[in-house]
Amino acid sequence: MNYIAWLWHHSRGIRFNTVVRIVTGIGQVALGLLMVWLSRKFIDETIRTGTADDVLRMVLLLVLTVLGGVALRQVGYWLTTTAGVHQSNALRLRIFSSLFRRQLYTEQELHSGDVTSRLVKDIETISSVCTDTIPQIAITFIQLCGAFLLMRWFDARLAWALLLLTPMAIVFGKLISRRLRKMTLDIREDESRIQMQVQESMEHNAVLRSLGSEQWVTDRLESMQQRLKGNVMRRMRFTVAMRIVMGCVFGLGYLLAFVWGGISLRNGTITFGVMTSFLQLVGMIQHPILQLLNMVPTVIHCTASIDRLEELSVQDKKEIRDNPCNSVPNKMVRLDDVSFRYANGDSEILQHFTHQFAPGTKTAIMGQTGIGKTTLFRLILGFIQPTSGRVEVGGNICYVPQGNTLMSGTIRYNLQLAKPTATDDELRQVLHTACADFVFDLEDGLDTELGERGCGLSEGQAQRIAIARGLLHDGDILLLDEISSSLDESTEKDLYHRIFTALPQKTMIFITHRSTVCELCDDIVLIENEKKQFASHS
Ligand SMILES: Nc1ncnc2c1ncn2[C@@H]1O[C@H](COP(=O)(O)OP(=O)(O)OP(=O)(O)O)[C@@H](O)[C@H]1O
Repeated sequence: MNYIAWLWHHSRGIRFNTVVRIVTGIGQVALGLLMVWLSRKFIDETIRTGTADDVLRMVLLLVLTVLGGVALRQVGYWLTTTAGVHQSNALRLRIFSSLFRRQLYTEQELHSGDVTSRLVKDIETISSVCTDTIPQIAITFIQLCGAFLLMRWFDARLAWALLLLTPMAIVFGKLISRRLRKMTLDIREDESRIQMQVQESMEHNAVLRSLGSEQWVTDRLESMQQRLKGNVMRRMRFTVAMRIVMGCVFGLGYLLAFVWGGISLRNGTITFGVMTSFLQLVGMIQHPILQLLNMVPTVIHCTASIDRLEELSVQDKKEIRDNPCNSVPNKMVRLDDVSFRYANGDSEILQHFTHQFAPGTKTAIMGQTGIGKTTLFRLILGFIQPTSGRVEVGGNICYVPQGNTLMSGTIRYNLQLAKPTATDDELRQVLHTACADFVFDLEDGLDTELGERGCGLSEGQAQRIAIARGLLHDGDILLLDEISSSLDESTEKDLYHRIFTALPQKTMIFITHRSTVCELCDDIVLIENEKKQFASHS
């Protein structure tokens, strides 16, 4: 993986900002060096031989230099923050939208907790490297060169001696990078696991309580956290050891410069002003080298994060089948000799399945549990591709899955997901068709706020709103998966009667275990057990 090319490609929106940030940083470096030069001049010349006016002018210059440094630092902070939020927003948006295009139900299916962790932690790491570390590396390098040149002007031998620390630091950085990268990947994986555990436990909180497994799950989380702590401590020990080694090298470097300066001062080869500037410059050379070294782990964390984000984007390249297709008449669905096996499955779920769902017809799909009814829907939706055979769909499809699929937000928001421009009248009409008129008896009606998964409603109520949402969609073909499982018999009858009367023109395919809907359908497709073929009864 070419990380530099990746970062270059993904930093389009912040390149100008980065250049300005580097120029600001160079300004800061220039002011720092000016300060060194002015200090020497102040101590060696102005204090000794200058007039009161000269001293005042010099003090003013020093104050302006300090203030200039402060102002440039704030500009740098402003630029970094702006670029940071821009960069993480852009990355998050790209990955988020790619999640809707990725292939579903494959071997590489990721846990939503893991995806969340990548969208938060990894994007944060990458954008901090793009907007802070990279400009900082450029500025630090320039500071190193500037300080070295000025130091050479004072004392060439010492300047070279101090600069020798740079290749040492590079070799050292290279040596540690592989180990550090592995440790970082382990930590990221632990963080993802924790995120998955917390997310899933929150989602199934009631079930876990009813099973009495709160303690067991909490202990499991604790052991995951212990593992994370162990890995963080391991990385910390490694980093501390690395810093101790470098700290000793740099401390000795400083002492060397200090003693060297003292001896030169005693011998009268340098002045007090040169000695002061000298020590400032030693700091200005050592500090950037140390900073560059400290940036090594950050850059390594960033490469690990790029790999993790790329895992999400790889799936992005496999586009799902385009719907609709033109080879069949509008509103028709045709499956021709379709066989399918899941990537991680050992047997074929469907074998040579052939059927034609004629435009405007209503069909019930039946068959024992686990036989492949939902898989058939996934094939029609284009979420999965047949191992052999063809699936052709003439029109837009809307899918109403089984279970509670409402989201947090108002009822209006949940309905408008299917048609953002829907008027209140349209909403009222579909809610009536879906036997969900109860919404208008709620205090806030359509603006009633729902919790996660429609919390605040009964299962049957949530199911009817989900059905209304499906009916609102302007798709020509409706796939409805056990939509009446939570309804009583009379509401169920009423529901199907209203749907069939209100939308006679739509092609509808129902997965069902109940006879109520079968009696109303034009066709029944039975997926049979042994050969996994089908039988059709009109
Ligand atoms: N993502 C998946 N990966 C691998 N196998 C899967 C996957 N989803 C479903 N299966 C398997 O495919 C088979 C058919 O599942 P499917 O959900 O289509 O059955 P179904 O007829 O809709 O069942 P039910 O009536 O219980 O909803 C099952 O044996 C199931 O284990």
